[in-house]
Amino acid sequence: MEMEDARIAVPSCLEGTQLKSSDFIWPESDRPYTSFFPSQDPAMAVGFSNEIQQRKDLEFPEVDLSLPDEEILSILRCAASSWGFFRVRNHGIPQDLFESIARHASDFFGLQLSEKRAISRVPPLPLGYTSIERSSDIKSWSEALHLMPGRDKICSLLHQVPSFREPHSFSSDVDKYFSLVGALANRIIRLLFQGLQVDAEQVDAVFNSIESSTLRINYYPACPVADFTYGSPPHKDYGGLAILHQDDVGGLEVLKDGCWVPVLPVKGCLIVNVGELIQIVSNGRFPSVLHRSLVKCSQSRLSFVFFYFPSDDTWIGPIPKLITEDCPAKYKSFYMRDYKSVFGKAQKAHQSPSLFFQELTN
Ligand SMILES: O=C(O)CCC(=O)C(=O)O
Ligand SMILES: [Fe+2]
Repeated sequence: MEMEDARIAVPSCLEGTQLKSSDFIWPESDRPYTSFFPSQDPAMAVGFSNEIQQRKDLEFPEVDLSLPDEEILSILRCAASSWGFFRVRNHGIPQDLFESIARHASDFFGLQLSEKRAISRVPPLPLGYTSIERSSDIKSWSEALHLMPGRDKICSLLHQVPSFREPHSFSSDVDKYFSLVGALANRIIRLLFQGLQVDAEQVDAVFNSIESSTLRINYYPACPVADFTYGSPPHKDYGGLAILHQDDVGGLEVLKDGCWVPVLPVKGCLIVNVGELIQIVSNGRFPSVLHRSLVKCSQSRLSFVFFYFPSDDTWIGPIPKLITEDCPAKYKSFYMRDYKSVFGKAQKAHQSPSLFFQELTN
């Protein structure tokens, strides 16, 4: 009886929308436990079987950032080239800052839908709220709050939500977080390229400011159809580097050698993920890798992701030193603003944006 009630009840996150839980059910062939990848994009699945496999025995790479740089370089290079994902420990960002951001974010997502809608995101600006209704064709069981650097900008956004309690404190936390996580991202990107013997100036020419970067706070409510849907379906991140903080619930998985490997939460650690731009700048040496997040039927989950984006007028392409006879240029060069316009198209076609910039050599 209890079970039936749970199925019939409308989850509170859908109240005020036209949606029912069953709207989130993916076709059988594309569900988390029956598919390799939603079928729209065979190009992304090249080289992998269509059979779902999950392995928990592969050891997810970890980098201790308190080690001397010379030791970090080879661990980082190996993790980024073979996994595209790694965990970092001793990154220097205080635990109470994560906790405070998570507490404010939970307060925000706990508000009525009508209140959160007061700050609905209007693309392309990465600022504001996207509700669980956002995706028209493919449904993801998630809500998000998108934020940009700048305390005042964040604070005036949050002020438009009348019952949100602490806009000032939340915006100063987020502002502080942007500067700490931005400095961390810069350090990791420099180390990654130092491991390929590339000078810092060449890296800084591309990744020199976090002003265009974003923070996306993802909230995944408990889901009555958890095995049939995604919090975030398989995708690659299109920025430079993504740095993710997750709570202790778990759900993130990364594709490694044709297997979905759970990225288990480890308190105090952050997860770093190579985005498509680093794949291009490194001329393919550091690949951007498919990942997805699953949801749970009895627990909600919160994660926040910093996405490093260069400014629109940044010229991007493979670093000349990484173009060799053995490894000719794999991508064309472009301005960041052109990349952004391509990304929208790529996303619609469920393709990898780097595909659009592939060098056609013959
Ligand atoms: O929340 C997660 O586990 C992953 C989120 C993610 O991949 C993204 O926001 O791009
Ligand atoms: Fe992602």
